[in-house]
Amino acid sequence: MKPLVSIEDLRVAFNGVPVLRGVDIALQKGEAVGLVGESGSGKSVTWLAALGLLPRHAHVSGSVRLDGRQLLGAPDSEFDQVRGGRVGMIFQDPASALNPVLTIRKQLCEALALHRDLQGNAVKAEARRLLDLVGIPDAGRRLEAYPHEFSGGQVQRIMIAMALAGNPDLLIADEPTTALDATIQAQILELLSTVRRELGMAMVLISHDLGVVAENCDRVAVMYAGRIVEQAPSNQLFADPVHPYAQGLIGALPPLDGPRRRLTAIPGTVPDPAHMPGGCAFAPRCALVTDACGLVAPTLAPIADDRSVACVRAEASRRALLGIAAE
Ligand SMILES: Nc1ncnc2c1ncn2[C@@H]1O[C@H](COP(=O)(O)OP(=O)(O)OP(=O)(O)O)[C@@H](O)[C@H]1O
Repeated sequence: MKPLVSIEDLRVAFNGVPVLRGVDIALQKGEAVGLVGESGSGKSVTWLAALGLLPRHAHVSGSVRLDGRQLLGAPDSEFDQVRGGRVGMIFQDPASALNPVLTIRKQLCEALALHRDLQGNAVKAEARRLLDLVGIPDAGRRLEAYPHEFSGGQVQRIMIAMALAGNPDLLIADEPTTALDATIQAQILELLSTVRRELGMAMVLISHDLGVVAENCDRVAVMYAGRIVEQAPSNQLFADPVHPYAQGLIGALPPLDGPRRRLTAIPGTVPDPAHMPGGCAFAPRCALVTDACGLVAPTLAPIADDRSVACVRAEASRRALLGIAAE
């Protein structure tokens, strides 16, 4: 099946310092993919680069295809159609994404006017339907309110409505619940999952929290120091992670019924992009490091259907999964 989005060998450098070092990731229509990894691993930059949202001084190369069409290097007018249209976006800090001096109706109607062929009363009716869809009570009246008249959770719901205004095929949710407290987080994630299923949208959920991703995504991609190091269906990654970094993240998870923690339990820190070690970037923190790890940086290699790993141990894992004895 042709993927909805296909990113290949995406590289980004700021002032000559590489922060994405060849990212490969693809999404099928309707699929939810989680992108996890420690702060600074390049999760946000991947999608900002894909959508042409990085500052001009960023050096970007590789390939980003939406339905087969190359986006990298496309004119701004094409990105304007894609962003807020075929691709909706939600960010961590929703309050800063809304204009404080405009009513919600005005902002929703602007988004609708840009991306939908609706006229007159149909625009307002659609704005109201969207507010209803995201669970804002008394939507008709609340359309006339300003952002500060809503709670943090409601503002995030409004941001979801804005992201849905263009009838997107893909929703990119970058840490959409980090700024919210735990109960509200759960409600927003549930809302995202419900609308995604109802509308048949694909979703990228960027998160520090593996638990959140496991519950809400079909597939998980684990990022480390500007590369995807393992990607697999969520249940397989959780049951049997192969990359030592993924093993560390999953080992650090609290029990299912315990409180959520952020990912801090792997000793050491993500290397500074300006001083990347030769060979595998995770080697200095890896409990299973071998001499071979310092020689070449492993690339993402398939180990099973829909599973791939960037580690010198990948071939041994592939054989183990296939039940082939080691040579
Ligand atoms: N505009 C920029 N100019 C220079 N460096 C940047 C810029 N934006 C991001 N970076 C750097 O790129 C790297 C990846 O950042 P990115 O925001 O993608 O990480 P992340 O995995 O999303 O982290 P977090 O979970 O903290 O959001 C970091 O080293 C960051 O400092």
